[in-house]
Amino acid sequence: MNDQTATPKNESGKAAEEHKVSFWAFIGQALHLAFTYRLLASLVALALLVQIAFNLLMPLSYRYIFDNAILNKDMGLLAMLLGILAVGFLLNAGAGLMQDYGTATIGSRVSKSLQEKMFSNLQKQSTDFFSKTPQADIIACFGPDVMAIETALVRGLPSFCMRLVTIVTSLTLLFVIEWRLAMVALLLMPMIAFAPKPFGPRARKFGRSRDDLQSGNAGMVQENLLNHLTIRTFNLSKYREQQFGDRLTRLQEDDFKANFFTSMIGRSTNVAAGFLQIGVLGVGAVLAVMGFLTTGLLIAFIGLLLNIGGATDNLTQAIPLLVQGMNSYSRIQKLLGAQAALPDSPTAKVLPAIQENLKLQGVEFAYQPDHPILRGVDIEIPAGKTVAIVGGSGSGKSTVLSLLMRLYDPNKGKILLDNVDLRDATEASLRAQTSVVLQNTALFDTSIAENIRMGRLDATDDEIVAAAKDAGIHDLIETFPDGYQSVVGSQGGSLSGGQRQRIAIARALLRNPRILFLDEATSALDAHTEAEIGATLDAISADWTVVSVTHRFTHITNYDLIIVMEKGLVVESGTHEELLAKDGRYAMLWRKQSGFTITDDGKASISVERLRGIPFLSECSDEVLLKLSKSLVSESFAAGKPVFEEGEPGSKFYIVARGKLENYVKLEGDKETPLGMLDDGDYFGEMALIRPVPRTWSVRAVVDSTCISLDRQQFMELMDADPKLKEAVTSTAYERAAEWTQAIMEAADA
Ligand SMILES: Nc1ncnc2c1ncn2[C@@H]1O[C@H](COP(=O)(O)OP(=O)(O)OP(=O)(O)O)[C@@H](O)[C@H]1O
Repeated sequence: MNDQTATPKNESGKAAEEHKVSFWAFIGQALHLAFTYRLLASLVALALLVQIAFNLLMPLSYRYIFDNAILNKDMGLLAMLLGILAVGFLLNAGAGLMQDYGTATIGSRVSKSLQEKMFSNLQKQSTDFFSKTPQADIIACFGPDVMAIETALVRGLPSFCMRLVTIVTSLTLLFVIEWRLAMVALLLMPMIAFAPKPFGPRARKFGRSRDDLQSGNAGMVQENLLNHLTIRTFNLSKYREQQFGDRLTRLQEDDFKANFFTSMIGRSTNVAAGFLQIGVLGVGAVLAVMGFLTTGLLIAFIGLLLNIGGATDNLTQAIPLLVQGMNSYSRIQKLLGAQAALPDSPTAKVLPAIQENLKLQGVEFAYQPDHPILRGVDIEIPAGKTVAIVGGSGSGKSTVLSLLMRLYDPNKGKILLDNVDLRDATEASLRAQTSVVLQNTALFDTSIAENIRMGRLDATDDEIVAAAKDAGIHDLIETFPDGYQSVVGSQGGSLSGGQRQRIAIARALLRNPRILFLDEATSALDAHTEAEIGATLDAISADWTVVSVTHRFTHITNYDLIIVMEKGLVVESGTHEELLAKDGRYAMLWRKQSGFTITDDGKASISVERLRGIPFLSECSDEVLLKLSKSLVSESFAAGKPVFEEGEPGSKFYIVARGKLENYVKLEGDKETPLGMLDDGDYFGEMALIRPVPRTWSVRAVVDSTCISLDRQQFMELMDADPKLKEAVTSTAYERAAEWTQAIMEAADA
């Protein structure tokens, strides 16, 4: 099971929904966030009021300074007015300090609280959420988005509120001191409101698109880091650079437009404010000349008007910060609004430790409507027994395991632990008695000791060492310079696959689970390591209930029960011997996997008897098959490496000795369309044995794989020795070519 890809179809992990927030709704939300810290927010509000009052006091004082103090040469009045201004100034400075302190504290607290909430909600999400939400988007929420909201709260919101109130109060005062001039100002005022109108929506549109592109680019960088080996070995550097370059070009365009239109909001408002001031000044000067206004009144009026101009200017600087905060808030809300996967029901009870069994009862399940995956499955896993689930690729084995681990709930039927429906149990009580080892375990970028401790957080150092010993990794850890404190690197990259898997097993063991789930836990490892780890698991899990999903049968021959699945149904079950005796699907798969030998250095060979199991070789004499087996060559393919690619001239036939490979074709340009999986015992490419036609599909290793190959040249010689062989291989090759063509056509239709 790949824990990145599962997608629940039921209530678990509803995909996060887009939360679009309008500008004014965001202002409301931002005020709400700020007033979570009531005292601090009230202090900031008070500080803003003091500053607004001072800003009004200044221009109003001009009237009295000019008309009363200066014109009447009244030094006493002048001193008093200047004194009041000085006190006001000090209060204003103190209020500014208080505002800075308050907003900085609120900003940092809101940022911390948002990150805590997002992180906590992330822990509850389903695999569906993680497979559908780009990682870079999630990471951006914790970085630039939180920063943008903090900036909006610390700088944008206070400035916006203060300037807005300043504009309204200044306007009111304009009416009080000279209504005729105020009417002129009011008539011109709509210009300020309408001037930025054409630019706002565009600034938002391109801003959002720029942010999306930016987080997409971050995702691509992240992907490059993870896949740097594939990029280098496949010589994809130029291709990736070009892809990134294209994205940057789009980003550059949208970035330019976002910045330009955002600036235009401010610029157009300023230009309109300038017109307003010139208009009012002109009319005011005429009124003053005509004797309708005193000079002091006109100066006070212009002071207030400049106040409005300055406030408008500041407002236009605050708006982009708020717009940015608003976009970020939408993304953060999307993350916060994502529904937790399968929350405990209010009546959920604590599961006691398993005594009897774990059961699937009439289980039906689909990831997507109309695509049933499990179609009525009944399985009983007795407590303390070892149970393997096997079957063809895509038969639903990992899905069964996911349901047993309650990563999803069934659409129909029940999963019961000692007859308690998992839906009626608390998640914690299920997790407490289960442990899991997956095919590719990602480790945390911390010490080996901490990685093992994740199995049980209160484990002592001695218990960690004991678990490592049981997992057969202790001696190796001791050879590292920092021993258990050695840091494993991102995703455990400084360790081999086998070492990582052993650490994952130590982690699982530390939990001392009653139930151990294994999902292809060892199949990505080389044969030698797989055998060793398999033996370790057998030895240590004797008292546990073990459920192992595997496609390799050699390690499950001693299991208490083997369940065989096909197309979402259980088709057979029993012990290894019982199933072989039945000579059904299991026996067929067993024969397919048998007859291969893999040496410690990874070289594969195949027995003559096994070669005879390949239909077109079934009629060959022992002598021909012996010759054939000697002509075969062992070839290894690292995970991700191609065996051959569509269009290449075919020259070899392959038998998979060990591993997993995928077939695909490229349809509609470069889009890869999967055709199927190949694993131990499967064979492919027989057309290449009879003629050098180009390959019609590609094959690539999914995990490190070993194949046995046969070259056409050598096969020709054998065919000369046995004419029946040529006939058999030709008819098989054409039959299978027809099957593949059909598969490709179906894939194209799909
Ligand atoms: N998250 C998902 N969303 C949609 N379909 C899925 C998802 N996970 C698995 N499937 C589909 O469900 C089917 C069963 O998958 P599952 O992984 O259970 O099979 P499997 O028997 O374990 O196969 P394999 O041996 O290849 O791992 C497959 O067709 C697969 O494509």
